[in-house]
Order: sequence, then C-alpha cells, then structure tokens
Amino acid sequence: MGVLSNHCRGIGPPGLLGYKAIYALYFSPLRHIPGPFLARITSKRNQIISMIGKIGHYAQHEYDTYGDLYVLEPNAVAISNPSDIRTVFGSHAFLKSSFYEALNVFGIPNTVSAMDPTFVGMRKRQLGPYFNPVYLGKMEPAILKHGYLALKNAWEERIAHSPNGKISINYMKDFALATFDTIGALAFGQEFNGLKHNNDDVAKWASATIILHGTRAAVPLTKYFPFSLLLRPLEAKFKRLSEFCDKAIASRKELLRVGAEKPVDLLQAFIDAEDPESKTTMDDLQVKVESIVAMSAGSDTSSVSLTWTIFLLMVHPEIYAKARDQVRSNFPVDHVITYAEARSKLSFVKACLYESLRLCPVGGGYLPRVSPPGGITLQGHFIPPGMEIYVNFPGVSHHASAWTDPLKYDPARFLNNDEAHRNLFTFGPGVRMCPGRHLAKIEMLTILSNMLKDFDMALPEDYTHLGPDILDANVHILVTEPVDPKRDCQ
Ligand code: HEM
Repeated sequence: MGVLSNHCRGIGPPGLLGYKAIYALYFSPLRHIPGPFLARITSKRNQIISMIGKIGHYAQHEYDTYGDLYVLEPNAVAISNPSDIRTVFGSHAFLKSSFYEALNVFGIPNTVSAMDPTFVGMRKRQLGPYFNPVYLGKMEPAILKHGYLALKNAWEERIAHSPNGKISINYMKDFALATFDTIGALAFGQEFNGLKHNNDDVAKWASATIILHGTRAAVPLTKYFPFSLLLRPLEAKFKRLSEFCDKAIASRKELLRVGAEKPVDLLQAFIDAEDPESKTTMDDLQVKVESIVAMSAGSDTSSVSLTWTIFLLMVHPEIYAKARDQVRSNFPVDHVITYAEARSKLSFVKACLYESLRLCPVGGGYLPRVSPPGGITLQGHFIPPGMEIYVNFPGVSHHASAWTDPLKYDPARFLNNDEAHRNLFTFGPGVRMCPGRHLAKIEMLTILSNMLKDFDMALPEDYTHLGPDILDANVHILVTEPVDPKRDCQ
C-alpha cells in the first residue's frame, strides 16, 4: 500500500480514492475476504465508528452480515470464531499491536500496554505470586468493606428516611463509586469514600488520563503547540492523579519504615514484586504506573458488568426471582455472604453473572493482535505477516456455533457446563488474559449475592423502554455501557 501511495502523489483526492479502490478490489491480499467496501479503502471508517461509541453495534452487525472473518480496515481483519480466537490470542507469536502504545502511561510499557514478550514474561513472573486467587482472596475483607458493605450502608441510610421504605437508586453510578473506592483502597492504600461523599474526582482523573494518552496516540499533532493547548484540561487532571499516586506510594513506604504490618493489597504487591529469574523489581515510577493501570482496568469493567447483571435481572423478573430465592433459601438475613460461600452454594446466581458477562461483554468492540512473521491461515484465507487481527467481542460472545439462541439471557446455559465456561471470552482469551479476573469475580459476586439477599428490587413503575434496542449499548473508553444509564439503570 505504501508503494501505491507514492505513485499516487499529485493525482488529487478522487484519483487517490480510485487507486485505493482498485488496489483493495484487485491487489490487496485481503481482497477475497468478505467485508464492507469502505473498510477496504480507509481505516477512518472504523475510527469514526469508535469515536461515536457505536463500535459494539457495528461489531455485532458485521459478524451477523459477514460471519467469522471479515475485512475491518485496509490492513486488518476481524475474527469471531472461538477456535480462531484461541489460535491467535493463545500465543505470544501474535503480538499486541501499536494500538496499545496509547496506554503507555508516562511513556513506559506496563502490564496492559507491553508488546515485547520478554517484558511481558518478566512482569508476569513479578506479579504472578500476587494476581492469584490465594493472595487476592486475602483482600476480600477490604473488597467487602468498600464494595457491598458500603453500598448497603448508603442505601439503608436513604431507606430509613423514605416514607414508604422505597428508594430510587442509579445503580450504575453507585457501582462505579463503590468499585473505584475498592480499587482505590487496593491499588493506592487510600480511602476515597467516593460513595459516601458522592465524589468521583479520582475516577475523573483516571479517565482523563486514558483519554489524554489515547488522544495523543491517535492524533500526534496534539503533542505539539498550539494543538497541545486543547489537551490542557486533561493534562491538569493527569497531573493531579500523578501527584496523588506519589503521595500514596510515599505514605506506604513511610508506614513500612516505622515498622507497621505489611498490608495485603495491590500497592504492596507492586512494591514487593520481584522477578525470581533476574531479581528485577519495579522502581517508583513503575509502581505508580501499575497502580494507575489497575485502577483504569479494574473499576469500570467490574461496575459495568454488575450494572448489566442487575439490568438483565430487572428485565427478566422470573430469572431475578429464581436467583433471589436461591440466595434467601441458603443464607439468613444477617449473614454477609463471602465469595467462597457464593461459589459453593449459589450456582444459579453465579450463572446469572456469567451469562451477563457473555451477553453484554464489557469490552464490547475489538482488540487487536498482529499476524506473525509466517502469517496465518484463518477460515481458509491467508492473513499475511504484519496485518492486524482483531477479536470481535460481540461476535464471539454471541457466536452461533457456541451458543443456542445467543441473544437470549439464559443463565441456565452456565449450569454444569464446562464447555460454556471455555467459550466465555469476556476476560480476554489466552496468554494476555485478564490477571484481575479473580479480583473482579470476588467483588461482583459478593455484591450481587448480598444485594439479592438484603434488598427487593424492581424497575420504576413508569418504566416503558423495554424494547429490543435496550441492549444496543454504547462503547465509552473501551467499556460497553447501557444506551441510556440515567433512564435504564434506576
Ligand atoms: C469484569 C471485570 C473485568 C473484565 C471484563 C476485564 C476484561 C479484560 C480483558 C478483555 C482483557 C484483555 C485485554 C487485551 O487483550 O487487550 C483484560 C486485560 C487486563 N485486565 Fe482486566 N477485566 C476486568 C477486571 C480487571 C481488574 C479488576 C483488573 C486489575 C485490578 C484488571 C487488570 C487487567 C490487566 C492488567 C490486563 C492486561 C493483561 C495483559 O495484557 O497481559 N482487569 N481485562
């Protein structure tokens, strides 16, 4: 394509478009793969769809139209077949693409953004002893305190002042504050009390940080004056987050210096992390970056997954009643359900959570890898080296070969069904699978189970929006949200 572009100088936009169309139709190595015509000649189409938040909608539509493999951009394909996804995402040979450079906070690679397998291997060895169910399980008291117990206190306080014992909550907002408070306690050792004071300042600094880095990567001009002025408000928020992190790390080090007991949390894990092979540890900047990454990767993802679960239960009252009855027949009112108890006794509640992770995967669009030096053949088509291969999350989550009636909310499909669990890709498949999944599950399952035990929930009496478009979500900073949270999450 590069050679063609050089020949095209001086022919003007219509000529360039003509050349691109001819190349796409007659010469591109992807020309025999189905896909939208515009996607073959420009990557702008996909970028614009992402920018307007409709990537999830298009990903589903394009899987329905073109199937397992289709052209997404002139040098990129999208895949939805579970077996292809296992092949591509299951091997370090398919590197993360330059898309992830946007997540190089302070310009350095981290657990999410790293592309180099040697760095990835080292970071995995450094963090392996901490991101496992045993170490994460030790954080459960903090997760319960800042998660479910904080939500319960906030709601009960309001109910106590309600004349009819009922209140209206925006659960999406409350879950967002509670998961931020939780990750704040774990990754920064700080009490945010966002839920208590209805304050999401730190959450705003964190999303500004991601938008700032993403914008600089997508529009490099914004790094330079005068365009850099446009990003000043985001920079100010990033600076505040950075200062906040510096203070958190300094205060943890001071705590250890005066001989206090070592806390069990993510901040301590990042400080203590050491590669057993090379003995490499993380410096303060790396600790800071990993804390920011954990906060960004680990709050909205959990809160929005929970939001979808409650939403789906509310619009399926018979499933809600079954889940609620399972909890209430197993646990007395004054008992706080732990993760281990929920896992062993609440199979249907757990299935409700997994089914919402499948039906409404929180990463609702695409994530890219790069075709390896020898290329790869998928669905009978050769994808040359260097092309991008994107997993289509709605496509694989609703894949016709893996799921019967895929758009139906049917938790029972996760009961005693190992195959269903193997086909659930919401936490990302393969070698770069989400290391925070155990933490997220502790958080989500304890909130969901205890909430079903302690509160009766219903949609507002005047709620009239139960149409098929209700799942037609928007994707906001990589996370899928209900289309109108103010309206749909009450
Ligand atoms: C419901 C909750 C969550 C969901 C659905 C989720 C989903 C995902 C997905 C799909 C990926 C793969 C991304 C890719 O390949 O580009 C991922 C990676 C990651 N997640 Fe999560 N996540 C959740 C919670 C968390 C939590 C709580 C944390 C941390 C505290 C976390 C930290 C990470 C990190 C560090 C990576 C990068 C791993 C790597 O590239 O090797 N996530 N997550």
